[in-house]
Amino acid sequence: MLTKREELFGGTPDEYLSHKEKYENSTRKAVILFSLLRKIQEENNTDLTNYRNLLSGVLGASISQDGSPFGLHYIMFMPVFMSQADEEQQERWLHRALNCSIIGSYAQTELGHGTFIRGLETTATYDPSTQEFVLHSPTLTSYKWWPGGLGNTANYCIVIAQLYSKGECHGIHSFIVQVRDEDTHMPLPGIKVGEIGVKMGLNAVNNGFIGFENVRIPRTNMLMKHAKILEDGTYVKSKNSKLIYGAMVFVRVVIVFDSVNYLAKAITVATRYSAVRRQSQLKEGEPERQILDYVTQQDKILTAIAGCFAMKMNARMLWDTFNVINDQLHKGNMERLGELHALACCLKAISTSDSSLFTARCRVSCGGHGYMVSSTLPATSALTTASCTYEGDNTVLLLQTARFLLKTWRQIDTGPLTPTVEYLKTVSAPGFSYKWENSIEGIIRGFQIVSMKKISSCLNLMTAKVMSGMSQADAWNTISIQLVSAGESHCRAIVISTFHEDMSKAMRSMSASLAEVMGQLVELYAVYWTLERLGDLLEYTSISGADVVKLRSWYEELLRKIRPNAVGLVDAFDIIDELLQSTLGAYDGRVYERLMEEALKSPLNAEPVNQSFHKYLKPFMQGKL
Ligand SMILES: CCCCC/C=C\C/C=C\C/C=C\C/C=C\C/C=C/C(=O)SCCNC(=O)CCNC(=O)[C@H](O)C(C)(C)COP(=O)(O)OP(=O)(O)OC[C@H]1O[C@@H](n2cnc3c(N)ncnc32)[C@H](O)[C@@H]1OP(=O)(O)O
Ligand SMILES: Cc1cc2nc3c(=O)[nH]c(=O)nc-3n(C[C@H](O)[C@H](O)[C@H](O)COP(=O)(O)OP(=O)(O)OC[C@H]3O[C@@H](n4cnc5c(N)ncnc54)[C@H](O)[C@@H]3O)c2cc1C
Repeated sequence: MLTKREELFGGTPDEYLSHKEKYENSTRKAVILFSLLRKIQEENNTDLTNYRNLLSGVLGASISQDGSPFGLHYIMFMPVFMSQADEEQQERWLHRALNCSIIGSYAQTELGHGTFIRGLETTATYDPSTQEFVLHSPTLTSYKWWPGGLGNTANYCIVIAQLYSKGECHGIHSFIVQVRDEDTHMPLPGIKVGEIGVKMGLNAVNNGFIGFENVRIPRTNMLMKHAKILEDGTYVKSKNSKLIYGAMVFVRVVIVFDSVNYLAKAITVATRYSAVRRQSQLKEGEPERQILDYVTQQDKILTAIAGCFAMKMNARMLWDTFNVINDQLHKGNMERLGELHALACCLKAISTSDSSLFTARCRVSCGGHGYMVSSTLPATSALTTASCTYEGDNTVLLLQTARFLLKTWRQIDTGPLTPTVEYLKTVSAPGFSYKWENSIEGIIRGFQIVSMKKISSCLNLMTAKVMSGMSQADAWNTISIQLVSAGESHCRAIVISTFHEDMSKAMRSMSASLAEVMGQLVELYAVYWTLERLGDLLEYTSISGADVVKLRSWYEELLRKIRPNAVGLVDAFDIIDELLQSTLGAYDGRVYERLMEEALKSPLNAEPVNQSFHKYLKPFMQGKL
């Protein structure tokens, strides 16, 4: 009788399973895990008030690097339902979703549209004679494409469609649609549903496609917390059209936490391996050195550790900001919605692009063994690059942040600014003077000034182009590279200042030795990004060549100081071997034994001579083919 642990982590490694077997195996594991999660929910009477703990349980439970076929059910189906369904609808469906007696997905993206959601083609046309919506996919490009779990797992999904009533289009709205029979799991009439095929990663998420051929759903399947359709087809608009976007903000907040988790895995593997791996002699005749002793290796890995801690603190800040503003939204106060959207956009973009960048560096820092699937680094790299796209392409999201920043800059003199942008007022105030200094505070100020000057420059450029006769849209597109850069600079200024401020607070309750190490991480993060963004700082601040020479020395000194604590820092993530799933990063450091153990699991090692020798090689080598 296998133990739960053996059931979950034993058997043929996923990499040797077919696409179909991988899905079936991940469903088997998901059922075991989510049954345990459901039991914990019931024992702790978990309800939706602490949804984040439930969600972190799900994310933690998605043991496979390839995700989980239930992921979307928790990450999007339920949050969207909670934010957009009215009380009656929540009463009807939410409990069933919470105890997984129905499994849902989230179908927004279509073959032809992902970013431009106002261009989605799926239609939901209201028929007052039957009080139903007719859901239809008018073209191939209108087929929903990507929804996680939709291929073979979900029996319900939230569909985003253009709402038509009385001949008028009211834009995109959300509908809950049953896609498969709850007993037979057969697709319901008029529904064409399937799986989209092998992807670069996340191949256990079971991403699917779905098309509707005049599928009828009751009027009450339109999620009506905000906008409504009355029985006679009258459309009652939402207090704020942007509230339909709310769930995407929530998921972007989740993704920032998630990017930290992915990066923590990658740096745990790379750091532990770099402590085990000995290669080359630093001095003739000496024993080969741990590769972590090479400063170039420290440059790759220690900056990733600092980045992980920095983003963790910013994820917490974003979550707290989200909850404060979400409470205000529930009370009808929309004042800070734009700020929250802009913050979620830029932090999602920067956290995922940093995580992708540093994970790729961790992969190459482990040499050939880092290219083995058994190291888990290739899968983690595939995961982090996906997060730069899903829940909003990073470029597009940074442009959203830039849109908010330009709007804020236009109104800079009309009154107080909201917390995440009030620095713009400080560094642009008359009489504000600043001279570059090589300190954390000096660096933060420098990044704030860069951000402010880029925003100001973008607005001046836009104005000049429009004055010269160019349309707003063309002017926007022409300077969009600079707009993205302004969004990134704004975010980097926030990340460094939040890391410094929140870590300084946390350090007050730490031992002196721990506080010293944490302080070194903050400095390393700030100095690293200063050296990475020297062009901006030279353009917009008084930083000098002499300052740069001193910064480089400061950087190298920090790497030297942090090196002895590198393994301890990643051990602090406390990622158990079963979740790390890495031959290079296992806690016992038996790298070579594990690499060989995993290799021997390859089906190609089951027999000494593979059948292809007799079928192909031998006749070929004997000139008979
Ligand atoms: C995969 C799970 C496996 C299980 C576990 C294993 C591992 C993974 C674990 C966790 C992973 C976590 C998450 C993964 C989750 C799911 C997978 C992916 C799901 C999806 O991708 S769902 C689809 C997401 N799609 C998008 O995000 C589309 C992006 N596009 C847009 O948001 C919009 O089109 C746009 C780019 C913002 C433009 O919209 P548009 O209306 O045209 O806007 P504008 O004209 O630019 O501005 C209008 C106005 O509206 C404001 N606005 C826009 N968006 C928002 C918003 N979201 N909130 C608030 N306000 C918004 C904008 O600011 C403008 O306001 P103004 O005042 O300036 O007018
Ligand atoms: C692993 C994974 C899981 C997913 N899961 C889901 C899911 O469960 N449900 C769901 O609905 N969707 C899901 N998606 C789809 C995802 O939301 C879209 O891929 C994403 O929104 C990007 O849209 P797109 O793919 O159409 O790319 P496009 O929008 O076509 O982008 C392609 C390029 O065009 C550029 N571009 C587009 N618009 C602009 C613009 N206005 N200005 C400047 N540049 C622009 C982009 O920057 C990008 O470089 C998933 C995607 C992935 C990869």
